[in-house]
Amino acid sequence: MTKEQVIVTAAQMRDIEGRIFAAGMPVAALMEKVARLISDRLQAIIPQGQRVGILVGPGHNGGDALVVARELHFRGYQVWIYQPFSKLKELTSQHFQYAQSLGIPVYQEIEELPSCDFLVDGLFGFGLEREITDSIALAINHFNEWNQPIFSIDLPSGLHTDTGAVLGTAIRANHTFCLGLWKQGLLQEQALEYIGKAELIDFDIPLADIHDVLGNPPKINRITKTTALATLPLPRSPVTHKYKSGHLLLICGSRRYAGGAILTGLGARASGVGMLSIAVPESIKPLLVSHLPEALIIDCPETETGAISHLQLPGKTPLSSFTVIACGPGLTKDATPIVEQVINSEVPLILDADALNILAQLGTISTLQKRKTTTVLTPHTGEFHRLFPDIDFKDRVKAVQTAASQTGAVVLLKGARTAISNPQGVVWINPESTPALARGGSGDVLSGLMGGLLAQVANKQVNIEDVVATAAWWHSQAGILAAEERTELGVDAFTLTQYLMKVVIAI
Ligand SMILES: NC(=O)C1=CN([C@@H]2O[C@H](COP(=O)(O)OP(=O)(O)OC[C@H]3O[C@@H](n4cnc5c(N)ncnc54)[C@H](OP(=O)(O)O)[C@@H]3O)[C@@H](O)[C@H]2O)[C@@H](O)CC1
Ligand SMILES: Nc1ncnc2c1ncn2[C@@H]1O[C@H](COP(=O)(O)OP(=O)(O)O)[C@@H](O)[C@H]1O
Ligand SMILES: [K+]
Repeated sequence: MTKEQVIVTAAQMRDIEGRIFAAGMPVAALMEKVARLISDRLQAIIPQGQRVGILVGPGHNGGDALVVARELHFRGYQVWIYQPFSKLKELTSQHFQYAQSLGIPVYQEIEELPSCDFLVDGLFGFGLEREITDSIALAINHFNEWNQPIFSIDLPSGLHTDTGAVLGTAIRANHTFCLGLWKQGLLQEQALEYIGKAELIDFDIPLADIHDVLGNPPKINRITKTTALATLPLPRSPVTHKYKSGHLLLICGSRRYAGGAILTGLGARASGVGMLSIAVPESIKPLLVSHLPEALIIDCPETETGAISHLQLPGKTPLSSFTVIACGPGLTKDATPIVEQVINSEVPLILDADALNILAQLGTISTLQKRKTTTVLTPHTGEFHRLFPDIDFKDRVKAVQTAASQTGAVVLLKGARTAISNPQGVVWINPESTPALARGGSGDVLSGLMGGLLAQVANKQVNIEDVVATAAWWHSQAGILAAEERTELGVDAFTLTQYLMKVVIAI
């Protein structure tokens, strides 16, 4: 486990810090250490001699900011302090007194503030629990309108540390220096527009304290490159053969949505899966063959509307000959019988898109309770609401944990910060992605990729949710790489499939 992987709530962070202080580390020494690390980062980013405004709050977030003010003052920046509070915590008050004694200008009214090139936000950190109101709220709105780059210490002031909700109002930072361990709120979608670029400032929290508070391994985790690569099926065994490298069955597409089947197939192709079979309505078989010559295309009888009516496997092939089935993209709701058929099988199963809508109609929880083997559900927000209308969605992490626990499935909730939970509540959150992926068809690519990965590792000792997390990471890294080369407008779902392999080559 690395610290990059760890996610904490405010209560857990306070508990971890409490252990460090109880073991003898002086609070003032820790503040000094943290704030110097922040100052070093600021010095590396902000050109020497520039004007920096430091926003100081009443607690230790403000204390950090005051140490930064002092450091930047001595390092040759033109610093001023905005500190509008009448009462400060003891340590913060001492730093404030010393900063004043150094002649650093201090202001209490926003009307009096001189201009500056950068702002450092040390108003509130993980101690903020209630709404910001009155003059402080007005000041925050005022600073947001300045259009100067803002660097937030720990988290943008005004965000709830756990849920990322805006408590009244919040600083819109360009850059956030998260202190020690990633706060859960920084991985919640509602916080994203406030955080800017986020980085972790590691101040040497002992792993033993993290384990004592969070457990080992912890329940809620950030996907990192290291964790993702740990389940990638590389290197391949030199003596593997195509069936040993997994046999994936995709069930997808309809006359109306033929493209969804192609995109799912191309996602699966990039996974390196040994054998790929794709069941589609018979009328679109020639199209699939032309795009995926290596795949075995299974033509199925179709309904009048062009959906698969039932699965017709060649010869007497049983469903159990497949390692994994991924079912859903482009099926339409007319494919209900085939979704029921695969749910009743004992093959590990990924359900996506229309298969999820059909599952919701069948009754999510009662239907899945019958399954004896792995199921993965990959809803976006709309599909999640249809599947789980009774689950409170305010906290996406809790929502996905509840969904997984109620169904016994691994649930991946798609979005800007995709969250994955297993039935025991072990969560992975994908911390890096790109809005370039917000395009029709990019989810189909994920289904195929995930199916191919699961098929390759199905017989190994791996946790399903770890593989699902690797698929989410790989998919979004391909989006990031494609957006870097082609802009955020240039990442259509087909193009995305072409970048999947580039992610692995770049490792
Ligand atoms: N311990 C350490 O040495 C280390 C600490 N670190 C740093 O400490 C930060 C946490 O410090 P913290 O616990 O002092 O809380 P913080 O976020 O500064 O704010 C709480 C203050 O705000 C006040 N307040 C709250 N809501 C308010 C409102 N709506 N409107 C107005 N006031 C309001 C509240 O007052 P009260 O509720 O008592 O009235 C209290 O005084 C953390 O994020 C990190 O930066 C790290 O560097 C690691 C080392
Ligand atoms: N704003 C965003 N930032 C990052 N990733 C996103 C964003 N919006 C969507 N995505 C990702 O794009 C994919 C969209 O999937 P989905 O909604 O199922 O699309 P479709 O069904 O059209 O294929 C998901 O993997 C999701 O996490
Ligand atoms: K802050």
